[in-house]
Amino acid sequence: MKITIGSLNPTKVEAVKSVFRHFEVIGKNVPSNVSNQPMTDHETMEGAINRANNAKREGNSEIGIGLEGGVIIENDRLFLCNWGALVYENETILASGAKILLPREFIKELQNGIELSEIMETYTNEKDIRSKEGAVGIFTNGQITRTQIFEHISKLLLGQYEFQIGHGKTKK
Ligand SMILES: O=P(O)(O)OP(=O)(O)OP(=O)(O)OC[C@H]1O[C@@H](n2cnc3c(O)ncnc32)[C@H](O)[C@@H]1O
Ligand SMILES: [Mg+2]
Repeated sequence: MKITIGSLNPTKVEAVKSVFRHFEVIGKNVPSNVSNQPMTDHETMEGAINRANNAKREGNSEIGIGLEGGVIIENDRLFLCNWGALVYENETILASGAKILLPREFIKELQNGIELSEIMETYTNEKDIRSKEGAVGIFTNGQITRTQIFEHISKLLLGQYEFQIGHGKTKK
């Protein structure tokens, strides 16, 4: 069975490939139909759902997966958040990832429209953190990487999918 994951970011593609081992997994850049930098939990979740639907359709596959990163500002606290969506037939499965605090001095820059990926490059003086360990990898001293967050979300999606198929929620 073919799965299209709505991104070419290697952290996302590798995570889905390692969890959905028995599927044919293809990455494809598709629109998230939300801002490039989602600023709420809800917007991040919507981005994941949109990517999953766009990936399923554009990839002409049975299953579409969307993984989306974003931030949440709660008073003067800034959190990193991640969401995943898996769509098949007319069903949508959802899962979110672990959250951590980010430095509160990032809030102003994000509110001025600078993306987290850019902020992280300036902060670390390293290129393309988003495709490597990610902000989570930097701020957890490498204990948890961006790929691992997406693997965890992918397992939550796969497990729910298996549960639904196994319990005959669909005709398969
Ligand atoms: O190619 P796509 O799939 O869009 O991959 P992306 O790295 O841009 O990832 P998202 O669009 O899902 O994330 C939204 C924004 O937040 C940034 N971001 C999210 N998590 C991050 C992380 O762990 N490290 C660095 N940037 C991150 C990301 O680079 C974008 O600017
Ligand atoms: Mg992006």
